[in-house]
Amino acid sequence: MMSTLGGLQRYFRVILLLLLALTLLLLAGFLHTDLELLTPLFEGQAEGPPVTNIMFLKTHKTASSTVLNILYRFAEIHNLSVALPTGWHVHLGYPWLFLARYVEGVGSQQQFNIMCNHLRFNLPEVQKVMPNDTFYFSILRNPVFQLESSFIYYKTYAPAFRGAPSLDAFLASPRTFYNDSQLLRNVYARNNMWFDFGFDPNAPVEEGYVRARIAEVERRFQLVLIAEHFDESLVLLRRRLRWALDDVVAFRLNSRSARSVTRLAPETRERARRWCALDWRLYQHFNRSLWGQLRAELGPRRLRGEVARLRARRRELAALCLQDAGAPQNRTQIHDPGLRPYQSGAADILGYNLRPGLDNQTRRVCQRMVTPELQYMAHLYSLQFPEKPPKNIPMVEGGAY
Ligand SMILES: Nc1ncnc2c1ncn2[C@@H]1O[C@H](COP(=O)(O)OS(=O)(=O)O)[C@@H](OP(=O)(O)O)[C@H]1O
Repeated sequence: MMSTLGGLQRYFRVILLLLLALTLLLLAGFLHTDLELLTPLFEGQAEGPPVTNIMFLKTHKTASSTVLNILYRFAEIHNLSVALPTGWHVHLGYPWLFLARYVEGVGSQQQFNIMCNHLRFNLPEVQKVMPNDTFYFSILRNPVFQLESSFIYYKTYAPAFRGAPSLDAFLASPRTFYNDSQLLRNVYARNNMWFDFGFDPNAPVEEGYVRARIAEVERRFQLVLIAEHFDESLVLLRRRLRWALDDVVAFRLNSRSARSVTRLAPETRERARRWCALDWRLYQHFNRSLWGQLRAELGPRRLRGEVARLRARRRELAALCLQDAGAPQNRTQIHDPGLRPYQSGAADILGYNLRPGLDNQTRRVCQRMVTPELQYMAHLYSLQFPEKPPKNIPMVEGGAY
């Protein structure tokens, strides 16, 4: 009798479990839940400790400050050394080709974990500062939008832009405004990303030359992110670096107000692609290559799931950290001077207000995510070189810390 009862109980338990599983499956279907989200993230990802030796080639007007924020945060939290510019400098010698002596402390501390400030790439000198097992990566943006952003940002700095009433006018007749002999100030006006990789922005677009330079980039850089597919890029970056999700969640930094963005006519876009033909080739190549890697390593369903997770976490952190419903604000609307980003040219560069009343630990997490590049650099500099005078950056007010 007892054994029959026990058997019946086991039978009902199995039925109950089956029913539960079936209900969950039906619910997932009903709520359109992507089951990818329920599978462990990065299943099958290469095992190993997180990558901590990293060189990021910070190109201009390509979402690179958002990437830099990710790297600065990681460096600070894990107590890693950053190859920072010496003294009062804010760049690693840009627009000159990079030299190891542009890095603070390079004599006493031979090598660094992370290098990510603006520089013009020069491999032999970078190798003097970075360890052999360094992970190299960079970011590119569609040159049409990169140039449009650059035009506003460097409007008063680059002679080629200063004389042009608009980007339409500049691109209708670039040679009227652009002079090779003023290259060091005009690097922002033509093939700026090509220049940042260490190449000649005025070189003729010959097939053999272009292919050889792209192959060079491919040999050295394990990954090239694409600003237009920023979240997909971050998913791949996180996978390669074996980092936690929160390490790569970031808010959009250094963006312009709608007032400072110009919509370009189709013929202007086409002219921009021709004027920056070397950047256009670079961008097209690495855009294709990013999608090839995403397809090969993740596939569309898993990629969707991982992008969804990243975005959900970003929304969560925005709700926790940011005032004004997470919307970026004009400089004059930012209460804490340490959170006001550097302004340049004819652009309003936006930043964020933190929600008041955050506890100390949360505030620290949030503050790291919205601290503009220059203030964060000054903070890391003081942490790394407490014996040196603090980095005094006159173009920004106050310090966030
Ligand atoms: N997450 C994300 N996705 C896409 N685009 C983004 C992102 N973060 C920043 N941005 C845009 O990048 C532009 C700023 O680029 P940088 O930070 O590289 O500028 S800088 O060279 O360091 O001054 C700037 O572009 P514009 O607004 O067109 O000027 C930012 O809006």
